[in-house]
Amino acid sequence: MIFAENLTKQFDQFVAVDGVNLDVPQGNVLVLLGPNGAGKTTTVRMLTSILRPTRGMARVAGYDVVKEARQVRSVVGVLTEQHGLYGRMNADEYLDFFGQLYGLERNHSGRRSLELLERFGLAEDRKKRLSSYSKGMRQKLSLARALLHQPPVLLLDEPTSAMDPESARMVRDAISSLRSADRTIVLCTHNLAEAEELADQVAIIRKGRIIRWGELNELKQQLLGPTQFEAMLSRHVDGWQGSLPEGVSLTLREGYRLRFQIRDPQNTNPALLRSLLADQLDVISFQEVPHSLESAYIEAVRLAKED
Ligand SMILES: Nc1ncnc2c1ncn2[C@@H]1O[C@H](COP(=O)(O)OP(=O)(O)OP(=O)(O)O)[C@@H](O)[C@H]1O
Repeated sequence: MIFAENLTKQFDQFVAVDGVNLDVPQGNVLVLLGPNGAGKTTTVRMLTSILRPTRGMARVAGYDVVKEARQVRSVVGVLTEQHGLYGRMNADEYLDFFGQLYGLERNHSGRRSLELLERFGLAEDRKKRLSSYSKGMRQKLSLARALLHQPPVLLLDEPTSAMDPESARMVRDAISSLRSADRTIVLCTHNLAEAEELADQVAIIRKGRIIRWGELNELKQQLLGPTQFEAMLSRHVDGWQGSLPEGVSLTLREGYRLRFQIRDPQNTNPALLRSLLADQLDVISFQEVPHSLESAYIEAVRLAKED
């Protein structure tokens, strides 16, 4: 649904995006992560035909972002950092204006606008001038605008950055339900918990280049190694030296806890539990210790700096 090959943007001598390749299938959420100035917004702008690439190509829903810019704009909903809001308008007028721009039938556009304003908690304020809106309110209205024409592709640049926790939750829930409705979404965020909740794929971009890209759990494994499991036992394990099945290594022995790195948990965990029991260690609990995306991200950036 979103495809880019060698996508590059140069501003004078400075290469902001450097040979980016992307392939996001329909219904997937790709989260773009990266330090400030890494090239995320510039990438999104090229994908929405706002900026013309210096080199390379991209297609969105089958349309070329350079040669078919008009079609691209009709199939994407965009939320970028600088949303131009028209201060003298109110929310109704603003969405009506965009409804006309998208060629929506007036009644349909009105119903859809009200539905979106209600969804994002703006219905009560819809007659107020936009100049009186807070940053978060503006952001929610921009998101309503991006969703107005029910586009199959959404490109969202930091959609929850200015929002209070309740509004951010509302927006995340909206993104989740859009994903289940088969929308394809590219999301830039610095909020790693948000990325973890919403991403199917993650691309980490640094200095204009994608340094890592993959399905969320694969990427974590790649960067942090196999998943760890922790056993809580009924007695102290200091000094315990039991034998472990093949493919298991002990990574922590402390108090009542043992932690293991396990190459093939599916097949090895039953043998591991049997061997603990054989050593008279009664297991109170045994569970996976999830890798966090934050640790994976920090590791990816650390490795890239080392290179
Ligand atoms: N119009 C422009 N002219 C010159 N340089 C630009 C322009 N737009 C962006 N840049 C530069 O390109 C680089 C990438 O910027 P971009 O906004 O894409 O980063 P980003 O990853 O979105 O950062 P952030 O996380 O801070 O939003 C930055 O160094 C920025 O200064």
